[in-house]
Amino acid sequence: MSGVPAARATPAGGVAASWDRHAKGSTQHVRSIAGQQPITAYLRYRTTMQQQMAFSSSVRGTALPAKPRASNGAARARLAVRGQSQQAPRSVQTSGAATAEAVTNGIVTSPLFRLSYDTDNEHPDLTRSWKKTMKIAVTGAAGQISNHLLFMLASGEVFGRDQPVALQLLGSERSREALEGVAMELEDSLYPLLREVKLGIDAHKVFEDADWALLIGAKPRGPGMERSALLDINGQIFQEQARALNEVASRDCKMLVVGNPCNTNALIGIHNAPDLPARNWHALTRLDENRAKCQLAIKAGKFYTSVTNVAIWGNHSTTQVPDFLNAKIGGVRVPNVIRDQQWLKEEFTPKVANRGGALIKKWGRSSAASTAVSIADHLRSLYTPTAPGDCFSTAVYTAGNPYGLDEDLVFSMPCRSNGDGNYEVINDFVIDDWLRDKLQESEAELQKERDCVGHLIPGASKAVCAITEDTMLPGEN
Ligand SMILES: NC(=O)c1ccc[n+]([C@@H]2O[C@H](COP(=O)([O-])OP(=O)(O)OC[C@H]3O[C@@H](n4cnc5c(N)ncnc54)[C@H](O)[C@@H]3O)[C@@H](O)[C@H]2O)c1
Repeated sequence: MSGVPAARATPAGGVAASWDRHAKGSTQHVRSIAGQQPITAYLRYRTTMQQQMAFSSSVRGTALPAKPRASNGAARARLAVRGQSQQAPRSVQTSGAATAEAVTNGIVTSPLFRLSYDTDNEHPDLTRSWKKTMKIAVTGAAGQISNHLLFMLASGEVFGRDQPVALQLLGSERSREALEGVAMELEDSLYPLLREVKLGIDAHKVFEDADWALLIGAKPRGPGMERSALLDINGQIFQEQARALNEVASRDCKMLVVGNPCNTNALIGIHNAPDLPARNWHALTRLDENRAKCQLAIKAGKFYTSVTNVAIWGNHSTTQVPDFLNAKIGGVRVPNVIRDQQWLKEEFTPKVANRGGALIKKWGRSSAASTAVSIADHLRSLYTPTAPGDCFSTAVYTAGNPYGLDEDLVFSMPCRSNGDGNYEVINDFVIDDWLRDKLQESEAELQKERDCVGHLIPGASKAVCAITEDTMLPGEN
């Protein structure tokens, strides 16, 4: 008996129930297929749709029927189905629904474990209010940021305690083993809201029907690598992933690009996913917003909760513009609270923009936990009505923007949401001469980045890369 002692998630209106996966003497088996080297692995909480909607506070585990192991020949045959005839895993289950489904999908699946939920003794109270399962694809899932983020997503603290989630994790060839390790940790965390975990290295499989794609995976810049080379290498990753999303994701899939250079990667994504709404693409600048709030709070001697309406404008690079002009502390405009203009212009602004680099110097690696927190903040901001007079920052497509910016960029701007997952750009932020100059600097940088990746944008003219200066990206090492 190793039942889950207490529910991690208590849906609104539900009961704080004790969870037991071992009712009526049946035993929950955790089936671990040791030594396996799957090409694509699925870790799957197997429930019917009905069960998903009515997951019980008294979940019972049922023993899985014994399943014969495949011979290597059979495994190779299935690998051939998906065009990969070599490197068969040493053991793959051959019978039962999962195998049938795997063959149907052309994927070799090798479940690390499966749960069967017996619904006979259900307590519908707990799950009656649960929403339809949200499918969240995450790339770079074995990386530092994901190592924090995935657990926040699974716990319900991001999308709510009534929002079951399926995690569809994309790794790179190199991180395949590590990805399985991540899945094992997710298994061991026993999150009731986590309904399914799917692992793979093929974006076309992993992104299937995704409602959200959190695109974190990217190559870090190696020693001596030019910024333009990074734009090209990572741009190719995002071109490929955008094409895959365009083909297989939900038609209203929303994308958040974290992998750097995130603004231009998102622009590449927009142009390579013509069937998905361009406005659904975001690039993460929420970490920069949080950093700006922190600095303003410290300077004013107030707690950060009194700092509102802080926008980050532009690129997620050192040309970013943390906006102190429109920001407020205790409802009062920052320049009327912090009267030191020199500090605001010459210290605050570069301090925020260089925070990532400063952190790397201290910590020896780039920000991961605070980035994951900011991704969670970003997502929550889209599902919570924005308070009047407040905003959140996200880099979005500039088509039709109210500030006269180049209309084919991904540029961070102040936004608000009514809580339905969408946003609108706030159109009445005050822009003075100083701020206008700064916005233009960041705009010019993004235009140059776009020129560098012309070869990755359908219909664009040939790439001409004129980036000479190095605006180190916060968080980049
Ligand atoms: N926008 C922001 O605010 C912000 C902040 C911090 C970091 N970042 C960026 O986020 C990215 C990830 O950071 P991290 O610290 O998690 O890095 P990491 O190196 O720890 O993890 C990246 C993971 O991505 C994987 N990967 C590489 N190419 C992939 C591909 N094509 N498909 C799927 N996975 C792939 C790698 O194997 C690795 O596991 C970096 O580009 C970093 O610069 C952005």
